Amino acid sequence: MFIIRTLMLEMTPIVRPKTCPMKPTRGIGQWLVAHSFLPTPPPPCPSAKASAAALPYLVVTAGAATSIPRPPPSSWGRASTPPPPPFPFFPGLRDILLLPPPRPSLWPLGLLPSFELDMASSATISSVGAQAALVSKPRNHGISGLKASSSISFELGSSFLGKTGSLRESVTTRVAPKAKSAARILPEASYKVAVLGAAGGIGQPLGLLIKMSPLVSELRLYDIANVKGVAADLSHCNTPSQVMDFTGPAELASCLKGVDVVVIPAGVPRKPGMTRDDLFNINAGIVKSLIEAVADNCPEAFIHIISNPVNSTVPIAAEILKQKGVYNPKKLFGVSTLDVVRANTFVAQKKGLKLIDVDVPVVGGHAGITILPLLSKTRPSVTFTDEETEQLTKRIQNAGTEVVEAKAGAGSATLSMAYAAARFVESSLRALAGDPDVYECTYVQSELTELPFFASRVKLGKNGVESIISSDLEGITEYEASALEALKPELKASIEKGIEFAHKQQGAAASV
Ligand SMILES: NC(=O)c1ccc[n+]([C@@H]2O[C@H](COP(=O)([O-])OP(=O)(O)OC[C@H]3O[C@@H](n4cnc5c(N)ncnc54)[C@H](O)[C@@H]3O)[C@@H](O)[C@H]2O)c1
Ligand SMILES: O=C(O)C[C@H](O)C(=O)O
Repeated sequence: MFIIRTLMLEMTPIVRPKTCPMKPTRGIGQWLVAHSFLPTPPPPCPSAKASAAALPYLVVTAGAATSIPRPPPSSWGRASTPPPPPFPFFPGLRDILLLPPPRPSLWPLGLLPSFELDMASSATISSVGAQAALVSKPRNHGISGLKASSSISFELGSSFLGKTGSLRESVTTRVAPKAKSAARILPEASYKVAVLGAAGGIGQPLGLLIKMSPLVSELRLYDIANVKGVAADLSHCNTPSQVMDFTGPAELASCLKGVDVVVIPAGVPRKPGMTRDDLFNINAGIVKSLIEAVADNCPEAFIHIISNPVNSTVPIAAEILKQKGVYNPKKLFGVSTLDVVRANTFVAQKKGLKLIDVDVPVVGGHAGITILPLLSKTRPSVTFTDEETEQLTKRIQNAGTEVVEAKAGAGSATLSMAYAAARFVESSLRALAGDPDVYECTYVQSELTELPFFASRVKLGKNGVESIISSDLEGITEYEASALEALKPELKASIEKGIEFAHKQQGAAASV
Protein backbone atom coordinates (compact mmCIF):
# COMPACT_ATOMS: atom_id res chain seq x y z
CA MET A 1 0.00 0.00 0.00
CA PHE A 2 1.16 3.50 -0.62
CA ILE A 3 -0.21 6.95 -0.24
CA ILE A 4 -0.46 9.53 -2.95
CA ARG A 5 -1.19 13.17 -2.36
CA THR A 6 -2.32 14.39 -5.71
CA LEU A 7 -4.21 12.55 -8.34
CA MET A 8 -5.06 13.64 -11.79
CA LEU A 9 -7.85 11.44 -12.94
CA GLU A 10 -9.07 11.05 -16.43
CA MET A 11 -12.78 11.56 -16.58
CA THR A 12 -14.49 8.43 -17.65
CA PRO A 13 -16.19 9.07 -20.96
CA ILE A 14 -19.87 8.86 -20.40
CA VAL A 15 -22.34 9.31 -23.17
CA ARG A 16 -25.92 10.12 -22.46
CA PRO A 17 -28.23 9.74 -25.42
CA LYS A 18 -31.32 11.88 -25.84
CA THR A 19 -33.39 9.13 -24.40
CA CYS A 20 -31.80 9.55 -21.01
CA PRO A 21 -34.37 11.10 -18.74
CA MET A 22 -31.95 13.23 -16.82
CA LYS A 23 -31.11 16.73 -17.89
CA PRO A 24 -28.19 18.53 -16.36
CA THR A 25 -29.24 21.70 -14.67
CA ARG A 26 -27.63 24.67 -13.08
CA GLY A 27 -27.39 24.20 -9.37
CA ILE A 28 -25.57 22.75 -6.50
CA GLY A 29 -23.86 19.49 -7.05
CA GLN A 30 -23.15 16.99 -4.41
CA TRP A 31 -20.86 14.03 -4.43
CA LEU A 32 -22.31 10.74 -3.48
CA VAL A 33 -20.46 7.56 -3.17
CA ALA A 34 -22.71 5.33 -5.09
CA HIS A 35 -20.88 2.20 -4.20
CA SER A 36 -22.26 2.47 -0.71
CA PHE A 37 -25.58 1.68 -2.28
CA LEU A 38 -24.70 0.03 -5.52
CA PRO A 39 -22.91 -3.28 -5.38
CA THR A 40 -21.87 -2.80 -8.98
CA PRO A 41 -21.61 0.34 -11.06
CA PRO A 42 -24.67 1.00 -13.15
CA PRO A 43 -24.41 0.22 -16.84
CA PRO A 44 -24.41 3.06 -19.33
CA CYS A 45 -27.43 4.44 -21.09
CA PRO A 46 -28.43 2.23 -23.98
CA SER A 47 -26.52 4.02 -26.69
CA ALA A 48 -23.58 4.98 -24.57
CA LYS A 49 -20.24 4.32 -26.07
CA ALA A 50 -18.52 3.95 -22.74
CA SER A 51 -18.07 0.40 -21.74
CA ALA A 52 -19.65 -0.79 -18.56
CA ALA A 53 -16.21 -1.71 -17.33
CA ALA A 54 -15.10 1.89 -17.65
CA LEU A 55 -18.00 3.18 -15.68
CA PRO A 56 -17.12 4.65 -12.38
CA TYR A 57 -18.61 4.36 -8.95
CA LEU A 58 -19.29 7.95 -8.18
CA VAL A 59 -22.61 9.56 -8.70
CA VAL A 60 -22.83 13.31 -8.78
CA THR A 61 -26.22 14.79 -8.40
CA ALA A 62 -26.99 18.18 -9.73
CA GLY A 63 -29.97 20.41 -9.52
CA ALA A 64 -32.95 20.54 -7.31
CA ALA A 65 -35.37 18.13 -8.78
CA THR A 66 -37.61 15.58 -7.25
CA SER A 67 -35.95 12.26 -6.76
CA ILE A 68 -32.77 10.38 -7.39
CA PRO A 69 -33.46 7.52 -9.69
CA ARG A 70 -31.72 4.49 -8.39
CA PRO A 71 -30.05 3.00 -11.41
CA PRO A 72 -31.49 -0.47 -11.83
CA PRO A 73 -29.00 -2.94 -13.23
CA SER A 74 -30.34 -3.38 -16.71
CA SER A 75 -32.40 -0.39 -17.66
CA TRP A 76 -30.83 2.66 -16.19
CA GLY A 77 -31.24 5.67 -18.39
CA ARG A 78 -34.08 4.46 -20.55
CA ALA A 79 -36.80 7.04 -20.94
CA SER A 80 -39.41 4.34 -20.73
CA THR A 81 -38.15 3.11 -17.41
CA PRO A 82 -40.46 4.12 -14.59
CA PRO A 83 -38.62 6.08 -11.92
CA PRO A 84 -37.06 3.69 -9.45
CA PRO A 85 -37.18 4.34 -5.73
CA PRO A 86 -35.12 7.29 -4.51
CA PHE A 87 -31.88 6.90 -2.64
CA PRO A 88 -32.65 6.93 1.03
CA PHE A 89 -30.60 9.94 1.93
CA PHE A 90 -31.27 12.24 -0.93
CA PRO A 91 -34.86 12.58 -1.85
CA GLY A 92 -35.27 15.84 -3.71
CA LEU A 93 -32.43 15.36 -6.15
CA ARG A 94 -32.71 14.07 -9.66
CA ASP A 95 -29.98 14.66 -12.14
CA ILE A 96 -27.17 12.24 -12.08
CA LEU A 97 -23.80 12.38 -13.67
CA LEU A 98 -21.23 9.68 -13.39
CA LEU A 99 -17.65 10.50 -12.62
CA PRO A 100 -14.60 8.51 -11.63
CA PRO A 101 -14.41 6.87 -8.26
CA PRO A 102 -14.39 9.19 -5.32
CA ARG A 103 -12.01 9.98 -2.61
CA PRO A 104 -12.81 7.52 0.11
CA SER A 105 -14.05 10.15 2.45
CA LEU A 106 -16.97 11.12 0.27
CA TRP A 107 -19.91 9.18 1.45
CA PRO A 108 -23.54 9.90 1.43
CA LEU A 109 -24.20 11.61 4.69
CA GLY A 110 -24.01 15.17 3.58
CA LEU A 111 -20.47 15.11 4.86
CA LEU A 112 -19.40 16.19 1.50
CA PRO A 113 -17.87 19.15 -0.17
CA SER A 114 -20.23 20.97 -2.41
CA PHE A 115 -19.60 22.64 -5.70
CA GLU A 116 -21.43 24.47 -8.42
CA LEU A 117 -22.46 22.59 -11.47
CA ASP A 118 -22.57 25.46 -13.84
CA MET A 119 -23.36 24.27 -17.27
CA ALA A 120 -24.85 25.73 -20.36
CA SER A 121 -28.48 25.65 -19.44
CA SER A 122 -29.57 25.52 -23.05
CA ALA A 123 -27.47 22.52 -23.88
CA THR A 124 -29.33 19.43 -24.81
CA ILE A 125 -27.22 16.57 -23.75
CA SER A 126 -27.35 14.03 -26.46
CA SER A 127 -23.77 13.15 -25.98
CA VAL A 128 -22.01 14.14 -22.91
CA GLY A 129 -18.81 14.09 -24.83
CA ALA A 130 -19.76 16.94 -27.13
CA GLN A 131 -22.34 19.44 -26.20
CA ALA A 132 -22.15 20.52 -22.63
CA ALA A 133 -19.62 22.19 -20.50
CA LEU A 134 -19.48 21.74 -16.80
CA VAL A 135 -17.39 23.81 -14.50
CA SER A 136 -16.96 22.88 -10.92
CA LYS A 137 -16.43 25.81 -8.62
CA PRO A 138 -15.34 24.48 -5.30
CA ARG A 139 -16.79 26.09 -2.26
CA ASN A 140 -14.58 26.98 0.58
CA HIS A 141 -16.51 24.95 3.03
CA GLY A 142 -18.96 22.18 2.70
CA ILE A 143 -21.15 20.70 5.32
CA SER A 144 -18.18 18.67 6.41
CA GLY A 145 -16.68 21.73 7.97
CA LEU A 146 -14.17 24.07 6.45
CA LYS A 147 -12.64 22.61 3.34
CA ALA A 148 -9.79 24.29 1.61
CA SER A 149 -11.12 25.67 -1.61
CA SER A 150 -8.46 23.93 -3.58
CA SER A 151 -9.29 20.51 -2.29
CA ILE A 152 -11.53 19.57 -5.13
CA SER A 153 -11.66 21.15 -8.49
CA PHE A 154 -12.25 20.16 -11.99
CA GLU A 155 -12.85 22.19 -15.04
CA LEU A 156 -13.84 20.87 -18.36
CA GLY A 157 -14.13 22.74 -21.59
CA SER A 158 -16.20 21.42 -24.37
CA SER A 159 -16.96 18.20 -22.70
CA PHE A 160 -18.04 17.68 -19.15
CA LEU A 161 -17.37 14.04 -19.09
CA GLY A 162 -15.29 13.70 -22.15
CA LYS A 163 -11.82 12.35 -22.39
CA THR A 164 -10.32 15.80 -22.11
CA GLY A 165 -11.77 16.25 -18.69
CA SER A 166 -9.81 15.73 -15.58
CA LEU A 167 -10.50 15.63 -11.93
CA ARG A 168 -7.82 16.88 -9.70
CA GLU A 169 -7.88 15.60 -6.20
CA SER A 170 -5.65 17.09 -3.60
CA VAL A 171 -6.56 14.62 -0.97
CA THR A 172 -4.44 11.87 0.36
CA THR A 173 -6.05 8.70 -0.68
CA ARG A 174 -5.20 5.13 -0.04
CA VAL A 175 -5.01 3.32 -3.30
CA ALA A 176 -4.22 -0.21 -4.18
CA PRO A 177 -0.97 -0.27 -6.17
CA LYS A 178 -2.56 -1.93 -9.15
CA ALA A 179 -5.15 0.82 -9.31
CA LYS A 180 -2.60 3.50 -9.92
CA SER A 181 -2.22 3.03 -13.60
CA ALA A 182 -5.93 3.04 -14.08
CA ALA A 183 -6.14 6.18 -11.96
CA ARG A 184 -8.86 4.51 -9.95
CA ILE A 185 -9.08 5.21 -6.28
CA LEU A 186 -10.07 2.27 -4.22
CA PRO A 187 -11.19 3.45 -0.85
CA GLU A 188 -9.66 1.20 1.69
CA ALA A 189 -11.73 0.22 4.66
CA SER A 190 -8.98 -0.04 7.20
CA TYR A 191 -10.05 1.72 10.38
CA LYS A 192 -11.45 0.19 13.52
CA VAL A 193 -14.09 2.20 15.33
CA ALA A 194 -15.59 1.34 18.72
CA VAL A 195 -18.87 2.73 20.02
CA LEU A 196 -19.35 2.50 23.79
CA GLY A 197 -23.04 2.74 24.65
CA ALA A 198 -23.89 1.24 21.29
CA ALA A 199 -27.33 -0.10 22.20
CA GLY A 200 -28.66 3.30 23.19
CA GLY A 201 -30.68 5.99 21.49
CA ILE A 202 -27.58 7.53 19.93
CA GLY A 203 -25.52 4.37 19.72
CA GLN A 204 -27.86 2.49 17.38
CA PRO A 205 -28.26 5.06 14.60
CA LEU A 206 -24.63 6.02 15.03
CA GLY A 207 -23.66 2.39 14.50
CA LEU A 208 -25.69 2.36 11.31
CA LEU A 209 -24.09 5.51 9.99
CA ILE A 210 -20.60 4.29 10.78
CA LYS A 211 -21.47 0.96 9.17
CA MET A 212 -22.02 2.93 5.97
CA SER A 213 -18.55 4.41 5.94
CA PRO A 214 -16.26 2.96 3.30
CA LEU A 215 -13.30 3.73 5.56
CA VAL A 216 -14.21 1.40 8.41
CA SER A 217 -13.04 -2.21 8.52
CA GLU A 218 -14.31 -3.10 11.99
CA LEU A 219 -17.22 -1.64 13.86
CA ARG A 220 -17.03 -2.71 17.49
CA LEU A 221 -20.17 -2.24 19.51
CA TYR A 222 -20.05 -2.25 23.29
CA ASP A 223 -22.79 -1.83 25.85
CA ILE A 224 -23.72 -3.22 29.22
CA ALA A 225 -26.79 -4.90 27.67
CA ASN A 226 -28.75 -5.48 24.45
CA VAL A 227 -25.87 -5.05 22.08
CA LYS A 228 -25.96 -8.50 20.49
CA GLY A 229 -29.19 -7.81 18.65
CA VAL A 230 -28.01 -4.43 17.45
CA ALA A 231 -24.84 -6.01 16.08
CA ALA A 232 -26.70 -8.90 14.42
CA ASP A 233 -29.03 -6.42 12.77
CA LEU A 234 -26.29 -4.09 11.52
CA SER A 235 -24.12 -6.95 10.35
CA HIS A 236 -26.56 -7.71 7.54
CA CYS A 237 -25.81 -4.42 5.79
CA ASN A 238 -23.58 -5.16 2.80
CA THR A 239 -20.99 -2.50 3.53
CA PRO A 240 -17.30 -3.26 4.09
CA SER A 241 -17.03 -3.27 7.85
CA GLN A 242 -17.28 -6.29 10.07
CA VAL A 243 -19.57 -5.76 13.05
CA MET A 244 -18.54 -7.16 16.42
CA ASP A 245 -20.42 -7.06 19.70
CA PHE A 246 -19.10 -6.87 23.25
CA THR A 247 -21.25 -6.99 26.35
CA GLY A 248 -20.28 -5.90 29.84
CA PRO A 249 -16.99 -4.92 31.47
CA ALA A 250 -15.46 -8.38 30.98
CA GLU A 251 -15.49 -7.85 27.20
CA LEU A 252 -14.53 -4.19 27.16
CA ALA A 253 -10.79 -4.73 26.79
CA SER A 254 -11.27 -6.95 23.71
CA CYS A 255 -13.56 -4.34 22.24
CA LEU A 256 -10.95 -1.62 22.59
CA LYS A 257 -7.71 -3.35 21.61
CA GLY A 258 -6.32 -1.85 18.43
CA VAL A 259 -9.09 0.61 17.67
CA ASP A 260 -8.40 3.90 15.92
CA VAL A 261 -11.41 5.84 17.15
CA VAL A 262 -13.51 5.35 20.29
CA VAL A 263 -16.86 7.09 20.45
CA ILE A 264 -18.58 7.33 23.83
CA PRO A 265 -22.32 8.00 23.93
CA ALA A 266 -22.78 5.89 27.09
CA GLY A 267 -24.77 7.47 29.87
CA VAL A 268 -28.17 8.75 30.81
CA PRO A 269 -29.96 11.45 28.82
CA ARG A 270 -31.97 14.41 30.15
CA LYS A 271 -35.64 14.51 30.91
CA PRO A 272 -37.69 17.73 30.74
CA GLY A 273 -36.74 20.17 33.47
CA MET A 274 -33.20 18.84 33.84
CA THR A 275 -29.96 20.56 32.91
CA ARG A 276 -27.07 18.63 31.42
CA ASP A 277 -25.24 19.15 34.69
CA ASP A 278 -28.00 17.18 36.44
CA LEU A 279 -26.58 14.12 34.61
CA PHE A 280 -23.17 14.59 36.21
CA ASN A 281 -23.61 12.23 39.15
CA ILE A 282 -24.38 9.22 36.96
CA ASN A 283 -22.45 9.97 33.79
CA ALA A 284 -19.21 11.10 35.44
CA GLY A 285 -18.68 7.61 36.85
CA ILE A 286 -19.61 5.93 33.55
CA VAL A 287 -17.16 8.06 31.60
CA LYS A 288 -14.46 7.53 34.20
CA SER A 289 -14.69 3.73 34.02
CA LEU A 290 -14.81 3.67 30.23
CA ILE A 291 -11.84 6.02 29.90
CA GLU A 292 -9.83 3.86 32.28
CA ALA A 293 -10.38 0.98 29.89
CA VAL A 294 -9.48 3.15 26.91
CA ALA A 295 -6.27 4.19 28.67
CA ASP A 296 -5.38 0.55 29.32
CA ASN A 297 -6.23 -0.82 25.90
CA CYS A 298 -6.06 1.82 23.17
CA PRO A 299 -4.30 4.91 24.53
CA GLU A 300 -3.38 6.01 21.00
CA ALA A 301 -6.98 6.17 19.77
CA PHE A 302 -8.93 9.33 19.03
CA ILE A 303 -11.48 9.62 21.85
CA HIS A 304 -14.83 11.24 21.09
CA ILE A 305 -16.91 12.04 24.15
CA ILE A 306 -20.63 12.55 23.64
CA SER A 307 -21.86 11.74 27.18
CA ASN A 308 -23.16 14.80 29.00
CA PRO A 309 -22.30 17.09 30.61
CA VAL A 310 -19.58 17.33 27.97
CA ASN A 311 -18.21 20.48 29.62
CA SER A 312 -17.27 18.27 32.59
CA THR A 313 -16.89 14.77 31.14
CA VAL A 314 -14.03 15.82 28.87
CA PRO A 315 -12.00 17.27 31.78
CA ILE A 316 -12.77 14.08 33.72
CA ALA A 317 -11.43 12.00 30.84
CA ALA A 318 -8.32 14.18 30.63
CA GLU A 319 -7.59 13.68 34.32
CA ILE A 320 -8.11 9.92 34.15
CA LEU A 321 -5.80 9.67 31.16
CA LYS A 322 -3.22 11.78 33.04
CA GLN A 323 -3.51 9.50 36.05
CA LYS A 324 -2.83 6.57 33.73
CA GLY A 325 0.12 8.43 32.17
CA VAL A 326 -1.30 8.34 28.65
CA TYR A 327 -2.97 11.72 28.21
CA ASN A 328 -2.60 13.16 24.73
CA PRO A 329 -4.62 16.39 24.56
CA LYS A 330 -4.54 16.28 20.78
CA LYS A 331 -6.63 13.11 20.76
CA LEU A 332 -9.32 13.86 23.30
CA PHE A 333 -12.43 15.51 21.87
CA GLY A 334 -15.74 16.64 23.28
CA VAL A 335 -18.25 16.19 20.47
CA SER A 336 -19.93 19.56 19.93
CA THR A 337 -20.66 18.92 16.26
CA LEU A 338 -24.39 18.92 16.89
CA ASP A 339 -24.22 22.60 17.80
CA VAL A 340 -22.65 23.35 14.42
CA VAL A 341 -25.15 21.16 12.60
CA ARG A 342 -28.01 23.00 14.31
CA ALA A 343 -26.51 26.43 13.75
CA ASN A 344 -26.05 25.66 10.05
CA THR A 345 -29.62 24.43 9.76
CA PHE A 346 -31.25 27.30 11.62
CA VAL A 347 -29.23 29.99 9.84
CA ALA A 348 -29.94 28.46 6.43
CA GLN A 349 -33.65 28.38 7.25
CA LYS A 350 -33.71 31.92 8.58
CA LYS A 351 -31.76 33.45 5.69
CA GLY A 352 -33.15 31.30 2.90
CA LEU A 353 -29.72 29.84 2.13
CA LYS A 354 -28.95 26.44 0.71
CA LEU A 355 -28.20 24.19 3.64
CA ILE A 356 -25.08 22.74 2.17
CA ASP A 357 -23.57 26.19 1.80
CA VAL A 358 -23.78 27.30 5.40
CA ASP A 359 -21.01 26.97 7.95
CA VAL A 360 -21.29 28.62 11.36
CA PRO A 361 -18.47 28.15 13.87
CA VAL A 362 -19.75 27.41 17.37
CA VAL A 363 -17.34 27.98 20.24
CA GLY A 364 -17.28 27.75 24.05
CA GLY A 365 -18.80 24.60 25.46
CA HIS A 366 -21.83 22.37 25.09
CA ALA A 367 -24.52 23.53 27.52
CA GLY A 368 -26.86 26.53 27.55
CA ILE A 369 -25.09 29.85 27.33
CA THR A 370 -21.70 28.16 26.97
CA ILE A 371 -22.76 27.29 23.42
CA LEU A 372 -21.76 30.37 21.46
CA PRO A 373 -22.50 30.43 17.74
CA LEU A 374 -20.34 33.05 16.03
CA LEU A 375 -22.95 34.22 13.58
CA SER A 376 -20.73 37.05 12.39
CA LYS A 377 -18.34 34.38 11.09
CA THR A 378 -21.01 32.57 9.09
CA ARG A 379 -19.94 31.51 5.66
CA PRO A 380 -21.09 32.53 3.15
CA SER A 381 -20.98 36.00 4.59
CA VAL A 382 -24.44 37.05 5.68
CA THR A 383 -25.75 39.88 7.82
CA PHE A 384 -28.15 39.55 10.72
CA THR A 385 -30.25 42.17 12.45
CA ASP A 386 -29.76 42.42 16.20
CA GLU A 387 -33.09 40.71 16.64
CA GLU A 388 -32.12 37.85 14.33
CA THR A 389 -28.81 37.42 16.14
CA GLU A 390 -30.54 37.24 19.49
CA GLN A 391 -33.22 34.86 18.28
CA LEU A 392 -30.83 32.52 16.45
CA THR A 393 -28.30 32.47 19.28
CA LYS A 394 -30.97 31.56 21.81
CA ARG A 395 -32.46 28.90 19.55
CA ILE A 396 -29.07 27.25 18.99
CA GLN A 397 -28.31 27.37 22.72
CA ASN A 398 -31.69 25.86 23.60
CA ALA A 399 -31.95 23.38 20.75
CA GLY A 400 -31.13 20.41 22.97
CA THR A 401 -33.87 21.45 25.37
CA GLU A 402 -36.25 21.89 22.43
CA VAL A 403 -35.77 18.20 21.62
CA VAL A 404 -35.89 17.07 25.25
CA GLU A 405 -39.24 18.82 25.68
CA ALA A 406 -40.64 17.52 22.40
CA LYS A 407 -39.68 13.97 23.42
CA ALA A 408 -41.49 14.58 26.70
CA GLY A 409 -39.52 12.21 28.90
CA ALA A 410 -38.37 9.77 26.20
CA GLY A 411 -34.84 11.15 26.11
CA SER A 412 -32.88 13.77 24.25
CA ALA A 413 -31.54 14.21 20.73
CA THR A 414 -30.48 10.87 19.29
CA LEU A 415 -30.88 10.94 15.52
CA SER A 416 -29.41 14.37 14.87
CA MET A 417 -26.73 13.53 17.42
CA ALA A 418 -25.90 10.31 15.61
CA TYR A 419 -25.68 12.27 12.37
CA ALA A 420 -23.38 14.84 13.98
CA ALA A 421 -21.23 12.18 15.65
CA ALA A 422 -20.93 10.26 12.37
CA ARG A 423 -19.73 13.42 10.72
CA PHE A 424 -17.09 13.85 13.40
CA VAL A 425 -16.02 10.21 13.09
CA GLU A 426 -15.75 10.58 9.34
CA SER A 427 -13.70 13.76 9.71
CA SER A 428 -11.39 11.96 12.13
CA LEU A 429 -10.96 9.04 9.74
CA ARG A 430 -10.25 11.41 6.88
CA ALA A 431 -7.64 13.11 9.04
CA LEU A 432 -6.13 9.73 9.94
CA ALA A 433 -6.08 8.84 6.25
CA GLY A 434 -4.00 11.94 5.60
CA ASP A 435 -6.58 14.34 4.18
CA PRO A 436 -4.73 17.61 4.65
CA ASP A 437 -7.68 19.90 5.22
CA VAL A 438 -10.10 18.63 7.78
CA TYR A 439 -11.58 21.21 10.10
CA GLU A 440 -14.21 20.72 12.79
CA CYS A 441 -15.45 22.57 15.84
CA THR A 442 -14.81 20.49 18.95
CA TYR A 443 -14.34 20.92 22.70
CA VAL A 444 -10.67 20.34 23.46
CA GLN A 445 -7.84 21.37 25.72
CA SER A 446 -7.10 24.85 24.49
CA GLU A 447 -5.13 28.01 25.05
CA LEU A 448 -7.48 30.14 23.01
CA THR A 449 -8.90 31.67 26.18
CA GLU A 450 -7.88 31.52 29.82
CA LEU A 451 -10.05 28.40 30.19
CA PRO A 452 -8.25 25.05 29.96
CA PHE A 453 -10.93 23.55 27.72
CA PHE A 454 -12.77 25.41 25.01
CA ALA A 455 -14.69 24.46 21.87
CA SER A 456 -13.48 26.05 18.68
CA ARG A 457 -12.63 25.13 15.17
CA VAL A 458 -9.54 22.93 14.98
CA LYS A 459 -7.54 21.46 12.16
CA LEU A 460 -7.42 17.70 12.40
CA GLY A 461 -4.50 15.61 11.27
CA LYS A 462 -3.12 12.12 11.67
CA ASN A 463 -2.09 12.89 15.22
CA GLY A 464 -5.29 14.57 16.25
CA VAL A 465 -5.54 18.33 16.75
CA GLU A 466 -2.93 19.89 14.50
CA SER A 467 -3.85 23.45 15.31
CA ILE A 468 -6.55 25.43 17.00
CA ILE A 469 -8.03 28.07 14.74
CA SER A 470 -7.83 31.35 16.60
CA SER A 471 -9.07 33.59 13.80
CA ASP A 472 -12.73 32.83 14.54
CA LEU A 473 -12.40 34.75 17.80
CA GLU A 474 -10.81 37.75 16.11
CA GLY A 475 -13.05 40.62 15.07
CA ILE A 476 -16.20 39.22 16.65
CA THR A 477 -19.15 41.52 17.30
CA GLU A 478 -19.84 43.27 20.58
CA TYR A 479 -22.74 40.89 21.16
CA GLU A 480 -20.49 37.87 20.69
CA ALA A 481 -17.68 39.36 22.77
CA SER A 482 -20.01 39.95 25.69
CA ALA A 483 -21.59 36.48 25.31
CA LEU A 484 -18.07 35.05 25.35
CA GLU A 485 -17.29 36.79 28.63
CA ALA A 486 -20.66 35.74 30.06
CA LEU A 487 -20.11 32.05 29.36
CA LYS A 488 -16.70 31.81 30.98
CA PRO A 489 -17.72 31.51 34.67
CA GLU A 490 -20.17 28.67 33.95
CA LEU A 491 -17.74 26.82 31.70
CA LYS A 492 -14.94 27.29 34.22
CA ALA A 493 -17.11 25.87 37.00
CA SER A 494 -18.05 22.83 34.91
CA ILE A 495 -14.41 22.16 34.05
CA GLU A 496 -13.37 22.45 37.69
CA LYS A 497 -16.19 20.17 38.76
CA GLY A 498 -14.95 17.48 36.39
CA ILE A 499 -11.34 17.82 37.48
CA GLU A 500 -12.31 17.75 41.14
CA PHE A 501 -14.38 14.60 40.59
CA ALA A 502 -11.45 12.80 38.97
CA HIS A 503 -9.09 13.86 41.76
CA LYS A 504 -11.50 12.72 44.46
CA GLN A 505 -11.88 9.35 42.74
CA GLN A 506 -8.14 8.99 42.63
CA GLY A 507 -7.88 9.94 46.29
CA ALA A 508 -10.59 7.46 47.21
CA ALA A 509 -8.88 4.69 45.24
CA ALA A 510 -5.54 5.47 46.90
CA SER A 511 -7.02 5.28 50.38
CA VAL A 512 -8.58 1.85 49.81
N1 LIG B 1 -22.71 15.81 23.03
C1 LIG B 1 -23.92 16.00 22.56
O1 LIG B 1 -24.14 16.88 21.73
C2 LIG B 1 -25.03 15.10 22.99
C3 LIG B 1 -26.21 15.06 22.26
C4 LIG B 1 -27.22 14.19 22.65
C5 LIG B 1 -27.05 13.39 23.78
N2 LIG B 1 -25.89 13.46 24.46
C6 LIG B 1 -25.67 12.61 25.64
O2 LIG B 1 -25.38 11.28 25.20
C7 LIG B 1 -25.69 10.36 26.25
C8 LIG B 1 -26.46 9.18 25.70
O3 LIG B 1 -27.70 9.58 25.21
P1 LIG B 1 -28.72 8.48 24.63
O4 LIG B 1 -29.92 9.22 24.21
O5 LIG B 1 -28.03 7.59 23.68
O6 LIG B 1 -29.04 7.66 25.95
P2 LIG B 1 -29.62 6.16 26.07
O7 LIG B 1 -30.03 5.96 27.46
O8 LIG B 1 -30.60 5.92 25.00
O9 LIG B 1 -28.36 5.26 25.75
C9 LIG B 1 -27.27 5.20 26.59
C10 LIG B 1 -26.64 3.85 26.46
O10 LIG B 1 -25.51 3.83 27.29
C11 LIG B 1 -25.44 2.54 27.87
N3 LIG B 1 -24.62 2.55 29.05
C12 LIG B 1 -24.91 2.97 30.30
N4 LIG B 1 -23.86 2.76 31.11
C13 LIG B 1 -22.88 2.23 30.36
C14 LIG B 1 -21.57 1.77 30.62
N5 LIG B 1 -21.02 1.87 31.83
N6 LIG B 1 -20.87 1.27 29.60
C15 LIG B 1 -21.40 1.19 28.38
N7 LIG B 1 -22.63 1.58 28.07
C16 LIG B 1 -23.37 2.08 29.06
C17 LIG B 1 -26.88 2.16 28.15
O11 LIG B 1 -27.02 0.77 28.33
C18 LIG B 1 -27.55 2.69 26.91
O12 LIG B 1 -27.62 1.71 25.92
C19 LIG B 1 -26.43 11.19 27.29
O13 LIG B 1 -25.56 11.51 28.32
C20 LIG B 1 -26.84 12.43 26.55
O14 LIG B 1 -27.01 13.53 27.40
C21 LIG B 1 -24.90 14.29 24.11
O1 LIG C 1 -29.79 18.44 25.33
C1 LIG C 1 -29.33 17.37 25.73
O2 LIG C 1 -29.45 16.98 26.88
C2 LIG C 1 -28.65 16.46 24.77
C3 LIG C 1 -27.61 17.13 23.95
O3 LIG C 1 -26.62 17.75 24.71
C4 LIG C 1 -28.17 18.09 22.94
O4 LIG C 1 -27.63 19.18 22.78
O5 LIG C 1 -29.16 17.73 22.29
